[in-house]
Amino acid sequence: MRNALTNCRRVVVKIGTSSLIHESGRVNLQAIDRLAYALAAMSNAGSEVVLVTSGAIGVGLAAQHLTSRPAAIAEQQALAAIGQSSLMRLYGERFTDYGASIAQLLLTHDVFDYPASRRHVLDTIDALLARRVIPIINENDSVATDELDHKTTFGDNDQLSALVATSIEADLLIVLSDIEGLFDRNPKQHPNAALIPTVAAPAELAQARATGAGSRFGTGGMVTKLKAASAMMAAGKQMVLCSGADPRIVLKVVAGADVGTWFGKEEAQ
Ligand SMILES: Nc1ncnc2c1ncn2[C@@H]1O[C@H](COP(=O)(O)OP(=O)(O)O)[C@@H](O)[C@H]1O
Ligand SMILES: N[C@@H](CCC(=O)OP(=O)(O)O)C(=O)O
Repeated sequence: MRNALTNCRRVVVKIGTSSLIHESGRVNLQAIDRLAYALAAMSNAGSEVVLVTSGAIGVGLAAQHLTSRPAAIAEQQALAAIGQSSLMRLYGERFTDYGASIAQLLLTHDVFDYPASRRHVLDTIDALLARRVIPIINENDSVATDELDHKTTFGDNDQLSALVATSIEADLLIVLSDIEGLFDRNPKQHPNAALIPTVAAPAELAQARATGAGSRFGTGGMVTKLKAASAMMAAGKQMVLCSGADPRIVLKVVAGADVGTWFGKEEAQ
């Protein structure tokens, strides 16, 4: 039982592409439905909930019946623009089913570099949360140019989620991935890898031999998730990394259940 997780008031949940898109490339409607249910339930129970979602390019690929990312940046940006609106429509339908209101914010990292734009975004999020609206955030892929020096990926939402979480002083960041948590080695390459249930100090992060992307649609792999964990721990906050196979797991996380990997200063009890 992780008691420190049961008192979290402000929670950011990040879901990766691989949890939202089936291996076949089709949209995982059950995952979107269960995520909407869980976040609406948390909001109703009094938590302030923010969702950082990937999936715009994945949904765009599905909408255009493509099976792999085009190499051209403009093509990827076009797919993100196509997919983002479809993704929000899906979220809109499902969150409405559960009586929750949502809002969209598309951010770039530079928004946080300038005090005025940073303040405006943070004030907007505060105002939304005060209205019990769930902000849904993604990187603004169609205008993000600072991280497009590589050919196949955009900037990663793992670090964006940590930036948002630390900026709004969230108590907890939950990262939903295609893996059960942090292992001592990449389980996709090492079947005997062992799950690390607790990371209580940033120095322990070095134990895990984390590598980059492990799935067809994911981008950042474990490296960016550990950077997010470091940022949360440095801010004195908690992060849980767990499987997004059933996003209702977030309800277990905030109930203090021993699922995934918990990054936090206090010892589990
Ligand atoms: N030490 C490790 N522990 C767990 N997963 C690891 C580790 N090192 C590398 N990985 C890889 O990171 C992947 C998760 O990142 P990613 O594919 O970007 O997922 P997502 O789309 O959920 O963000 C895992 O599927 C796994 O293959
Ligand atoms: N902003 C991009 C996703 C970027 C990203 O970090 O993806 P992932 O590693 O699946 O969380 C999109 O919506 O397609």
